Amino acid sequence: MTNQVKIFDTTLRDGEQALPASLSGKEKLRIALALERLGVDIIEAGFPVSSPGDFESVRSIAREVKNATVCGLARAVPADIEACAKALNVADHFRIHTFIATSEIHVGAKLRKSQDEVVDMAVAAVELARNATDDVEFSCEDAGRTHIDYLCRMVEAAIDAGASTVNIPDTVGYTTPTEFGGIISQLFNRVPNIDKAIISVHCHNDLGLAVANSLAAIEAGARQVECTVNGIGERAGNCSLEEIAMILKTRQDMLGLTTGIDTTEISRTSKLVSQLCNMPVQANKAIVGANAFSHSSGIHQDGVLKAQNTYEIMTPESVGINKNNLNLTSRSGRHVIKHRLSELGYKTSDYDLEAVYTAFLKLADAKGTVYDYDLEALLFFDQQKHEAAYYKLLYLQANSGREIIPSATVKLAVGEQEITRAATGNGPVDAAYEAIKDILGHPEIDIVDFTLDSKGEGADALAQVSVIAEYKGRRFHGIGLATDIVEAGVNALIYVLNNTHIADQIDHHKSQQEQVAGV
Ligand SMILES: CC(=O)SCCNC(=O)CCNC(=O)[C@H](O)C(C)(C)COP(=O)(O)OP(=O)(O)OC[C@H]1O[C@@H](n2cnc3c(N)ncnc32)[C@H](O)[C@@H]1OP(=O)(O)O
Ligand SMILES: CC(C)C(=O)C(=O)O
Repeated sequence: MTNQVKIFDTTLRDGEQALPASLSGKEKLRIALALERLGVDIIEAGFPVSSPGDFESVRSIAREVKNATVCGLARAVPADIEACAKALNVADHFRIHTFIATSEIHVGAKLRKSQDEVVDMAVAAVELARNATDDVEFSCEDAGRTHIDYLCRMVEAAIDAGASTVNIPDTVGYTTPTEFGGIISQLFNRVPNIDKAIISVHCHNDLGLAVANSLAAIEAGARQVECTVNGIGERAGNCSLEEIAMILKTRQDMLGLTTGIDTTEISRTSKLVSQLCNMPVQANKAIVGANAFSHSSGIHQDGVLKAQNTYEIMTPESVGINKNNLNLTSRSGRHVIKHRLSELGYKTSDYDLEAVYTAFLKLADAKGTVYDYDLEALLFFDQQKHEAAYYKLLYLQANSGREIIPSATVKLAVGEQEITRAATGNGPVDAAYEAIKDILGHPEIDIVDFTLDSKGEGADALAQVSVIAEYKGRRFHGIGLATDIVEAGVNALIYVLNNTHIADQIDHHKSQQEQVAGV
């Protein structure tokens, strides 16, 4: 038996069935070309009989893709198979994939046929498809819930009729890995002509077992796996391509199997599919989630800094990500702070690690993730022993209501000065921001995001405002907490202003040092 597992991608067929809006022909072609670059063996491009649009996109993919076999899906009826052949015959090499359900519930309730009639339909469909191509795949839909005797009979008949690939789908994601692996083993033991076809699997994720079931089937002898990028597909989705490909690569030591996938293409293909399909990838998704190569706790970060494989079983580069991500949070330790500061160009002699770490923990507890800029600001405070904020709120009065124009009066300490201004706005926060902009006299701060949240429960909850502002081409984040929403908003803006002030001082300090160094 070969040790090469064929990757059959059905992102454009089963994946597309689950999308909130269908993909255009151009978008499908872009994805098909990305799949070809990724190195998949077979691209299931669509279901040609289902609509003129799908027919055309299968045809254009068949025309453009050269290094993968292009495939179309067809029910076990002549019209579907003929449409498939017509859409695909522009390709150098194409596959017709025909299917019919075999489980008792599908045969009886859905198809309303006898088991014998369904075998006859399958055989006729495979034979008709063989008139158009040698490469015919047959699927026993809902094989996972099909009686094993009938499944063996159907597989044998399909191979005899000329199917070169027989696919065993767990259509509703019902089986468990031991059970599904057992079904594949039984087919190998009981179907006499089984070695004349490649056994394929197509697992759905209703119980979160699509990848585990596919792996169990591969271990039992299946040599084609049907999967989709990011695991998208009907209901809870399909076996995820990136997961099964990385399992086979990462555990080649144990499994001894290979695929044709260029795994360094995984990340960008995943992003393309997510973006075009408007299907965001959850952060903790294996391989392609935003957190898949992020380390957030001190013990892990220290380990990874000492030897990356302490907590990484594959490298980010192997899936096309530049580098891992070490998030600075209140769970981080001193090693990662030292490391990040050294990446930012600071020597250990530039700062007092204990003082910076204490201030870091306080900030991380208050705001969650600490970004590079926050860290530099902490360092600057440490270097300068700079206690007092440059901007301070001294007085705030805001008026708003149903029949009045919202207005606010703000008094700020700006360094040594105290300045008061009043303004109107769309609401009381906007009025207070206008008054502050007037005090500053530099309207180059742009608020790009303003988020209001509540901290605590019920009427005692504190308002927390988070503001992102753009200043001199950089983004600054500020948070403000108060019992009053307007005051929380003003505090968040003042937080940003103090950071921009520190940034100006850091820039000034750096340029002075460069002048001294003669750069
Ligand atoms: C498990 C899977 O993911 S299978 C793929 C699912 N994908 C899709 O269904 C998307 C594409 N489908 C379509 O565009 C449409 O459903 C079409 C064009 C295929 C058929 O549309 P319609 O003719 O209007 O039929 P409709 O979809 O309502 O019902 C399906 C019919 O096909 C029959 N059928 C279902 N599967 C098969 C099969 N594999 N072989 C033969 N007949 C089948 C059903 O019994 C039903 O027949 P009936 O009309 O005699 O009761
Ligand atoms: C057509 C078959 C392969 C299918 O999509 C399924 O059974 O889920």
